[in-house]
Amino acid sequence: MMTTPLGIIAGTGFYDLDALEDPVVETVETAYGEARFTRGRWHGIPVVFLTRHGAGHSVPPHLVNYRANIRALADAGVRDVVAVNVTGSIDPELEPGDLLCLDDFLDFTKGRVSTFHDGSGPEGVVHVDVVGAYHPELRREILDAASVVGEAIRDGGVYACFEGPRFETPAEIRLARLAGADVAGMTGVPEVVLAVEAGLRYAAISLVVNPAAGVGAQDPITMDEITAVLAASSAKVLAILDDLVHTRATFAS
Ligand SMILES: CSC[C@H]1O[C@H](OP(=O)(O)O)[C@H](O)[C@@H]1O
Ligand code: HPA
Repeated sequence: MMTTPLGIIAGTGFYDLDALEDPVVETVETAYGEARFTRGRWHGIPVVFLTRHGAGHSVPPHLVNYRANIRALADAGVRDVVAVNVTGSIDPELEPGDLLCLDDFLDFTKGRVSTFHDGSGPEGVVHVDVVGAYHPELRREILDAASVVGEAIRDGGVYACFEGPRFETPAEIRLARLAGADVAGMTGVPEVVLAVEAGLRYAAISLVVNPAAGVGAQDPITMDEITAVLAASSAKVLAILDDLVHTRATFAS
């Protein structure tokens, strides 16, 4: 049985997938520029793993070539993408280490190229519907996998994407909260939008690594704090991915 590779996009704190068997790094040229990913097998099924900030986390969130990354995955035969985004919590009920399976987003970015559709293609002007951009069936797979491995994950969450690379002001976070955001990040958009435009099924796990600006204690957000939460909690995300892939492998065989 032919299985299309599962795409995994991860960012801060997730630079290697040790579980990948026979990993091969590929640098590919797309119509939008270069992208780099690692092909391998996980539980026997093909996986394409892409670190969105590039080798050694060298690309800041506002300069990630989101179009090249998504185009490269689509060109590599990927049809389903599970993304990981680390975030600051806006909902005061959330704590560092908490997980959410996102179901909507707010776009506070500026200055990013956010679409493949510039009107020059044969389809002319295109307006893509992004209701359900986080694919319901793929979300279900994440939630089921979390349940199997016993990791708590909130079913749903609104991701507010800011331009970065600076963290937000407390006022920006209050605005996002008023608009219904649960978590803040810098990379989820336009990644999810481009995935939809490219016809990919996309879902995202958000790992909270700090309270967003002005939420809770007024301490500055530090990389030390974020690194400590990642060290304590990234295994939860990997366990969910492992079960999701294992379940797919079981059904593929
Ligand atoms: C290290 S804090 C800011 C950084 O972390 C998030 O990364 P990612 O979305 O790639 O998981 C955030 O968006 C920023 O890029
Ligand atoms: O507080 C934050 N804001 C935006 N992006 C983030 N990524 C991790 N924490 C944060």
